[in-house]
Amino acid sequence: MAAIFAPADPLSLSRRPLLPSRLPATPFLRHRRPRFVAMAEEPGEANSKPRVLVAEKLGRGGLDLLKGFADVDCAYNLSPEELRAKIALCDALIVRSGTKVGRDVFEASGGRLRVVGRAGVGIDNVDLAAATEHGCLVVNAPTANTVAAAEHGIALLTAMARNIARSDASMKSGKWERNKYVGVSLVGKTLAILGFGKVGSEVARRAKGLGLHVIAHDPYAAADRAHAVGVDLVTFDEAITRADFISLHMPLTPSTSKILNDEAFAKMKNGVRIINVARGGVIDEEALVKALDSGVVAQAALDVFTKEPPSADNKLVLHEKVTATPHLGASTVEAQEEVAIEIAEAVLGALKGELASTSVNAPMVPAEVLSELTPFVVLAEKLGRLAVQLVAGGSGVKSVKVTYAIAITRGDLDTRLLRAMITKGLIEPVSDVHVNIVNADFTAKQRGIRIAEERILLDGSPEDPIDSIQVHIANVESKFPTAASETGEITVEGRVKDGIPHLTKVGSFQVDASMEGSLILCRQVDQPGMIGTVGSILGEQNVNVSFMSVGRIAPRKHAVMAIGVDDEPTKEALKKIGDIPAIEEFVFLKL
Ligand SMILES: NC(=O)c1ccc[n+]([C@@H]2O[C@H](COP(=O)([O-])OP(=O)(O)OC[C@H]3O[C@@H](n4cnc5c(N)ncnc54)[C@H](O)[C@@H]3O)[C@@H](O)[C@H]2O)c1
Ligand SMILES: O=C(O)[C@H](O)COP(=O)(O)O
Repeated sequence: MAAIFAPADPLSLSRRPLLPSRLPATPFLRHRRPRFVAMAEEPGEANSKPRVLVAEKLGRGGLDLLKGFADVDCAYNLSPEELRAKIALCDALIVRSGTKVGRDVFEASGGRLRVVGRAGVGIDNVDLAAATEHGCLVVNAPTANTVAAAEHGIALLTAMARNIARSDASMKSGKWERNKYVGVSLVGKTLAILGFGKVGSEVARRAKGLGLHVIAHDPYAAADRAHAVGVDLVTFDEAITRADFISLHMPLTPSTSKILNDEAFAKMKNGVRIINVARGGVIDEEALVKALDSGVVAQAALDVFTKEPPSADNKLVLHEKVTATPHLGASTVEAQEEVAIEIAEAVLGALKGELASTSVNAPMVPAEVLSELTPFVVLAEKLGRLAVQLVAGGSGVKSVKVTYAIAITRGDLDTRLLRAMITKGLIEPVSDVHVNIVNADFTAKQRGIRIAEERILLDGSPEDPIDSIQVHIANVESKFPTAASETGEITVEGRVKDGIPHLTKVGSFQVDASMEGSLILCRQVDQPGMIGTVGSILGEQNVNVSFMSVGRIAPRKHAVMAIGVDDEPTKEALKKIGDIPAIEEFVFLKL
């Protein structure tokens, strides 16, 4: 029979069996946090196997692994109705990007579905919130197709430059058009890589071998990692204005959505060429059509589209200057074999109750533990989110220290959940990785971020287990130098007041700002009228100020003003604030 854990030490997830193999559906209330369910065999059920539905083609090695432990049902091209009908009989589901695993699927599973395996990186086709609400773990295979995607980027680059696809089509229609398909050379040209992560850096290595001069823009990549590959990190504007070729390798997030738009195309060299093997949404497709028509963009090579498959009359697919492939970046025999093995191992591990390092949703902590920690969990994530936004582009975050001031009576407090939330705050604004208590340490390690923790034990027995949390990021430059020490350490500190997270220190300045909405931090000469001047600029723009707080070192010297705003101020409003003579530094931060 099924047993539900209500563990005394609920954060020790690694010791807990996570998932059942063949269990009766566990009652699960929507909006309740999922709980961990242990498999306990009933007499007569000892040999029963979990059932895995493989809904898209998976490499043989992965299938063999699965079959050693589970009943495997390979059923491709299912309609949504067929998928819903089958899912109620399955413990695990494996898909690629072509199957939409929406809330309806989790609801139709009746609680039996325990793991969804995404055989690839992007999980945009899986409803993670619904998965979590239904207690279903989602795992992916984040590294196995990196090289394949990079190779496809290079294939598109070279094929586009030499008109391979169009000249092949022309020959197949019986023509011999040598003058029409004169290409362009690569050697000595500049390639700008936007997004210097796993795929971007592999593209850079290969492009250098082709004689291209490679520059990259990635606000969160470390300059020394780029230098090791012989690549200079530059600003976004420098990258797009200097480039002869631009290759996109960033995740699709709110800040990268349509990052190549009319404004960006207007800054590019006439005749630039674009390659996209990331996600269709990072390009404004209408703007690209216009740029191709006007000749600003000479050619584009696209593997991904905002809507997949694109409609039959998609202007980009039909454009004569576009080389298009149907999302083939990960589609090599080798990559699909490796992806299949990686995902099969992750799914089987989860079915056996092991901890999945590539989990992308959160197996949650029981409510009673969370209720005490919840305000600090929110504070921890916001401090991480705020600290990383203070880092100047190109610095790269490597070394983070977290200091907890804890009541001496709670000296044994388990801070792993808080560390995970700080990691989530540090990483999620700059990535499409979903960080949770299961994958936080793994994700930080994978990105070369070392997170050390220290405790300061305080006398007395206060009501709250934690007095304050400080996040220090070492060896970086800051966009807001006041936040950093002379040795290049950014420090932010927060406390929970009346259940609400507050920012209480930035660098050596004391502030008191509720961490809700967005925040403008200004360092200024401490003089009368500053609050009014900034307030009226924001008021003119109809930006509602939720609070203002000023901390200073001494009267009439320097002060740090924290201004909470409900809406994002326009660029003009921010520029006007920056232009106030007494303002020495300022930064806008989303919390
Ligand atoms: N076409 C395919 O079949 C295929 C295959 C694999 C991956 N992908 C896609 O390629 C992309 C990159 O994958 P990855 O595995 O290299 O991811 P990754 O997380 O290793 O790298 C992404 C990089 O983008 C950077 N970044 C974030 N915001 C940025 C911004 N505003 N400007 C510039 N850089 C920014 C991050 O700092 C990170 O270094 C993802 O969108 C992924 O879904 C597509
Ligand atoms: O996110 C990914 O891993 C790639 O876009 C590949 O998707 P696919 O598995 O559908 O080819």
